[in-house]
Amino acid sequence: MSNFLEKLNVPDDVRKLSRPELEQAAGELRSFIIRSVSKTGGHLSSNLGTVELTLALHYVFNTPHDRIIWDVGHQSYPHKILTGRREGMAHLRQEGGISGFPKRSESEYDAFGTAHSSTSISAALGMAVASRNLQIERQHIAVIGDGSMTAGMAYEALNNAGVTPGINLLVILNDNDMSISPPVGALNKYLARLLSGTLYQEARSVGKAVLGQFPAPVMEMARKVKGHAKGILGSATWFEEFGFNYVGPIDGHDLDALVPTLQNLRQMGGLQFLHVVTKKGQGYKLAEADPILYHGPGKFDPEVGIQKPSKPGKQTFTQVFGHWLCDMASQDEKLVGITPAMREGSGMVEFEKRFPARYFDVGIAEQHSVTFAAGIACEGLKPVLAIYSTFLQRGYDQLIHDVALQNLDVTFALDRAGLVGADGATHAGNYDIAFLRCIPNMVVAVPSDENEARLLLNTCYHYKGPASVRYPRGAGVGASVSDTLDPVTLGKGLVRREGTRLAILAFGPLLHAALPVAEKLNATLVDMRFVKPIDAELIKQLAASHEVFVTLEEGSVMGGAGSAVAEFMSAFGLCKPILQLGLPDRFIDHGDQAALLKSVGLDSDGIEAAIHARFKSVLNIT
Ligand SMILES: Cc1ncc(C[n+]2csc(CCOP(=O)(O)OP(=O)(O)O)c2C)c(N)n1
Ligand SMILES: CC(=O)[C@@H](O)[C@H](O)COP(=O)(O)O
Ligand SMILES: [Mg+2]
Repeated sequence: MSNFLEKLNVPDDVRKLSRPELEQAAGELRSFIIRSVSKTGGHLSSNLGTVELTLALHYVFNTPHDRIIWDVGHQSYPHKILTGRREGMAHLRQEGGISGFPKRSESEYDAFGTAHSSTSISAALGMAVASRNLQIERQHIAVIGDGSMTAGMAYEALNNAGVTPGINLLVILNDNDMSISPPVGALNKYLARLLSGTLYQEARSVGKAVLGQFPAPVMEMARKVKGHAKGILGSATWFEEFGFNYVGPIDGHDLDALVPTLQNLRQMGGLQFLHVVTKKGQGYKLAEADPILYHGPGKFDPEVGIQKPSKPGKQTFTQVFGHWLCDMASQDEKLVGITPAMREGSGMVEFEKRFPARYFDVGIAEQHSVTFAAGIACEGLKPVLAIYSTFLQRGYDQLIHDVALQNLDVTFALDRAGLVGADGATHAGNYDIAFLRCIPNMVVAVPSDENEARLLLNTCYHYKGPASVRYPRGAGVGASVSDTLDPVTLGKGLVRREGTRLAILAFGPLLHAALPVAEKLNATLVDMRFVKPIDAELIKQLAASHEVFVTLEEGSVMGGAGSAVAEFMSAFGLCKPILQLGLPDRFIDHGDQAALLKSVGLDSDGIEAAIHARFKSVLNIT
């Protein structure tokens, strides 16, 4: 790293830079990010796109007094580096290291914790209202991407803001014409029209002339000239109809456009909407050429870029799902596949290629995706909604009210169930068992390996009603996957090992961590396969022949699968001691997936230790 970037430890240092130095800082910041992310892994393309914008924001605004909220926050690395965390980047997303997202507990410059998209305008509006009521003079800035702008929540916030008097709220739309995948929807077409051809050129030059040359006090005049520009451009933009003053589009990599524009917007205050155009991956040719590949890479050599592994690794659960989806779609033409903006992450690239008319990327719109699936199911097609466990949280009411209450035939493929590792607490899928199993009509299936995932997908797909299959990020034990499309018996578990006295009921892949423990303790080990319907007969039989029970799941203990077993036993008067093992009642930060599981006692040693601690005297084990 050059000495220059080392001098920029806090935004006050940035504010002292001359304009040429600001340019130099941008170059060095970008190189630093490429080198740093190549060593740790993390989000790359989006961060390369926000280098100049971040510098300009900290240069113009008085942070941390003024509030900047980074929507999603996967583009906040330049902000982290300029706010005292340059060295922390060496341990980005690692246990004990800094988070990959803004976090209030990490820095006073992180005004709001983000990671799930499209919250920034609501949060900034809330802060702006608080500042107004507390009579604090402050600026509130929401930086939101074009992908994140596809979520309903962003419009709920604009709608509210548009009639909120006396506040300073600047919304910056960072338009790079990309989500993780190519952007979708009518909004994208609208933004493309705003930017197209002469329209963009005219707007840029008029914007620059107006906003760059006039001193702040002449802003009223600027508004008039801009009004004239609107006349040239045709009708007012959509954002103006919401009550915002729309400025732009401007080039988000041009500090000469950004700095004066932001300075003027700061002077003007009120409801401002700035449209900046950036390039995802800017300044790193490989990422510019393939921003999807470089959206969230692991470690790589920046000189050669991401390389395909020389030999294929184990198949991930996501890949198992992707193959299953194509196979089932070939057999059943009623199948349609839906993703809320996670085509790559959910393993649907091949499905889109082969079945384009049956593939729906609805944008970052989880709530809509659930009700959209409900509507499709009403008409007799068979929707499969592939969604990360953590993002289904957004669609909970839709799941209850629109799908389950009407007992509609929707299959939910829940990826990233359990701890996800580097993304941390915001993305962990720890709650789905608890929040799904309490919904009437719902099936909750928990495959223990890759082949089980296929079998349970078959089963849930054939079930006439709402059904979910949850599987974790990454690979399982490497079980070979059959090509069957046949279901297994709903609500029936599999006894994997017969033992005595102690019965271990495993819900999901932790079954494999329990195997050596069961061997050692001569315990019965069951792959329960389903949390709901639970295998009542099997539990009754085991209760008759065993003294104590252990339940095991990679989900919150509170309300989880173990609770389902305890409730069942209680309802049937089966009084057996139960040790419920799962995720504790606290948020678990980022780190290595396996290490995190170990840290909460969900590896073989931890499971054995917990059994000893609880049942040593009962079982007389040493
Ligand atoms: C509620 C929610 N759904 C999905 C995601 C996954 N996700 C993270 S970034 C992203 C794309 C965001 O696009 P945009 O806001 O344009 O930012 P860019 O990646 O282009 O910088 C998606 C879908 C998320 N973080 N939150
Ligand atoms: C920021 C965000 O929400 C996504 O980019 C997410 O980090 C992807 O996670 P996976 O790597 O598990 O697909
Ligand atoms: Mg984008």
